[in-house]
Amino acid sequence: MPSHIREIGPKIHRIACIPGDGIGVDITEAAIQVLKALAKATGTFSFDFTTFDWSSTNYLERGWYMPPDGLSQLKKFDAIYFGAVGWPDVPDHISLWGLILPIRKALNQYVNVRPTRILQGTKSPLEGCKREDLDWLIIRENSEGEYSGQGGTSHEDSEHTVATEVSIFTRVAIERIMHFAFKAAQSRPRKHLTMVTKSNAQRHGMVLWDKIFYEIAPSYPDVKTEKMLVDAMTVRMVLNPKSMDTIVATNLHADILTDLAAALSGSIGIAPSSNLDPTRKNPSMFEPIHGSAPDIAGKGIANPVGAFWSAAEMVRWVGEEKAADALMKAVEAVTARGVKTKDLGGSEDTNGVTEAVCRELEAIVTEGA
Ligand SMILES: NC(=O)c1ccc[n+]([C@@H]2O[C@H](COP(=O)([O-])OP(=O)(O)OC[C@H]3O[C@@H](n4cnc5c(N)ncnc54)[C@H](O)[C@@H]3O)[C@@H](O)[C@H]2O)c1
Ligand SMILES: O=C(O)C[C@@H](O)C(=O)O
Ligand SMILES: [K+]
Ligand SMILES: [Mn+2]
Repeated sequence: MPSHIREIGPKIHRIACIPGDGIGVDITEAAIQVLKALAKATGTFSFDFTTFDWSSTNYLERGWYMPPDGLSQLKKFDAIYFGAVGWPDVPDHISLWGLILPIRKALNQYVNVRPTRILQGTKSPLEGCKREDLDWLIIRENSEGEYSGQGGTSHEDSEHTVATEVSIFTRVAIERIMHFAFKAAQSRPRKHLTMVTKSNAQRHGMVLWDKIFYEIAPSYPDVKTEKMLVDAMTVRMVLNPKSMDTIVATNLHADILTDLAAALSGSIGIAPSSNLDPTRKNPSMFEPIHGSAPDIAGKGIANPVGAFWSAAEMVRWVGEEKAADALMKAVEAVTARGVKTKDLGGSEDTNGVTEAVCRELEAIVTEGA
């Protein structure tokens, strides 16, 4: 067959997988297993997975996390699935800046979308908090701010050591994250956007955030807006979760708020994230929000639900909406039956939950066909 003629058949989605470290490896394996089951059950598309062994263990041996052409290798894929990076043998700033942050930055993944809700059959640690009381979409600025990487250390190892960590906020990056957040809020039934900063104490960059938020708001007249200071936001998330819907915050604030949000929805083990390049010029990257969890790594007990939810978001991003819905339906059917890991109060292990989701998928897809 001439090379320019494509074979007719199910659509193939090319996925780069970077399991990384600790439970990143367990949950990526679980996600691949579930994605293969999803493709098999639907029969209308398939995945072509390529796994990259970029990790802290290999960094200690090789002296690099990614090879020099690592980023250009990733650009050839339709999407990237990421586990977690970081291990006690390597300083955390080396691992983060060696792998995950360069990918987010170089592939222009300037939005990090982090939904939170209480899944069926699970509960919030907040007394009296019903499932419908906590349903948030947190939009994290993913390219700059407190994660600009600028700064330095002088007079190291002396009593006069000086270190700077410079936050950078640009109009371009603030405008694009605000437009994304307003559109996200607009797409949800409540159409409510809360913008979080600390513009009382931080009087330049955060003030620019506030200013641009109010400049852009009139373009989305159907979205109700409000502004919160990040310290007060933590109180409101705990005491009045029902009062919020879509939330937009800077890189660091949203990083912290999303761990809190995950805990309030039941466990950090269920929370997904999508690192998006909304222009679609580069592949986007999908990963649970949690890290490598050295305390439970190697035990086979990590909760794979955040990994499955992230995988569902990836499936949606590559255009398979129905399959994404089926995957989430399967995950919630399994949690609803009480098939859960210990962090959610259950007694299953990673493998038990994964197999239950695979079995459920077949039933759901056959039913829906
Ligand atoms: N995007 C990433 O790759 C990413 C994200 C967060 C942390 N990290 C790195 O991971 C390492 C460990 O960080 P940490 O301990 O601060 O955060 P962590 O998210 O790895 O773990 C925090 C706590 O949550 C628990 N936990 C996390 N995921 C779980 C799951 N799926 N199921 C059950 N329990 C789970 C852990 O056991 C631990 O007690 C560090 O090196 C850090 O830099 C990487
Ligand atoms: O700070 C980060 O972005 C790393 C990690 O905590 C995350 O949430 O992905
Ligand atoms: K992760
Ligand atoms: Mn985090």
